[in-house]
Amino acid sequence: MSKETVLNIHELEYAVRDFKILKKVSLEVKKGEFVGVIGPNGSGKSTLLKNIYKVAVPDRGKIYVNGCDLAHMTNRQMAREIAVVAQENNTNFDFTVEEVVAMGRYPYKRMMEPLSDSDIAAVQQMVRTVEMEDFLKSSFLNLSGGEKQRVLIARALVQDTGLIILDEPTNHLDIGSQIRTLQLMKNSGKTILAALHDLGIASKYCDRIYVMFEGKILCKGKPDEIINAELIEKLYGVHAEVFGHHGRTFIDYQ
Ligand SMILES: Nc1ncnc2c1ncn2[C@@H]1O[C@H](COP(=O)(O)OP(=O)(O)OP(=O)(O)O)[C@@H](O)[C@H]1O
Repeated sequence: MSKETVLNIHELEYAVRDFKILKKVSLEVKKGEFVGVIGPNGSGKSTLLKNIYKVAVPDRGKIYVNGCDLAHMTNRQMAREIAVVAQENNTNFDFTVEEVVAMGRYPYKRMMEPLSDSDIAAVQQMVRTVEMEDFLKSSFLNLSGGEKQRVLIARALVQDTGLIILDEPTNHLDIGSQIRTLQLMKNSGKTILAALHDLGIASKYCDRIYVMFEGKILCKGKPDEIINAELIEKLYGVHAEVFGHHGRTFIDYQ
C-alpha cells in the first residue's frame, strides 16, 4: 500500500498584479518524506511555501493537508498541522529564547491557559537539542542569525505538527550547524518540505526533489535521478561535473 499523502498541491497559480509567479504548480509530499524544492533565485520557491502557510492566497488551484482543504482551515487548525521556519523573521518584540520556543505550544492552549509542566519540559528539551541551552533566558533579538535560526527550528519541532515547512533553513548556519540541523530534521521522522539552495545538501538529505524554474515545476525525482550537469547549466548557467557514488551526488562546479 502506498504511503498516505500529507501535502497535496494541485495546479496552484499565484500572481502579483499581472506577474504570474506560480504557474500551475502541482506537488505531493507523502508521510515521513523529506522533499526539497530547488531552483534559481526568483523561480518561485518562497512564494510556493508562502501559499502553503497562508501568507499568500492562491488565485487558483488547491492545497490539501492530510486531506483537508487548506482554504477552509482556521489559523489554529493550521498551526496544529504545519510548522514553519520562514526565511524572513519579523520578531520585533523582546522575547527570551525560552518564550520564543514556547510559542510552539500555544496552538494547543486555550486563551490565557498557562503552559503545563510537560510543555515546559518539551521546550527545554528542544532548546538543548538545538544546543541553545546557554541562551535560554537571553533575548532572542540579540542572537546571531544562526542562533535565531536554531531557536526557530526548536519552535517548529516543539509545535509537534506532522508537516514542517522550511524556507532555506540553513542559510545562516555554519557547516557544522547545517549538518546537525538537517540530520535532526531527518531523524525527527516528520514530513518535511524544504526550499534549499545547496544541491549537495539537497541530494544528501532529500528523498525527492522538485525543481522550480520560472514559476513552474521543471522536473521532479530522486536526487541522483535528476541532478546532472545539464540541469545545473539550465538552472544556474554554470558548468559542473556531477558524480554519483553509493547513491549520493557530488558536484564539482567549473
Ligand atoms: N509581493 C510581491 N510583489 C512582486 N513580486 C514578487 C512578490 N513576491 C515575489 N515576487 C517575485 O516573484 C518571483 C519569485 O520570488 P520568490 O521569492 O518566490 O523566489 P525564490 O525562488 O524563493 O527566490 P530566492 O531563491 O531568491 O529566495 C521573484 O521574481 C520575486 O521578485
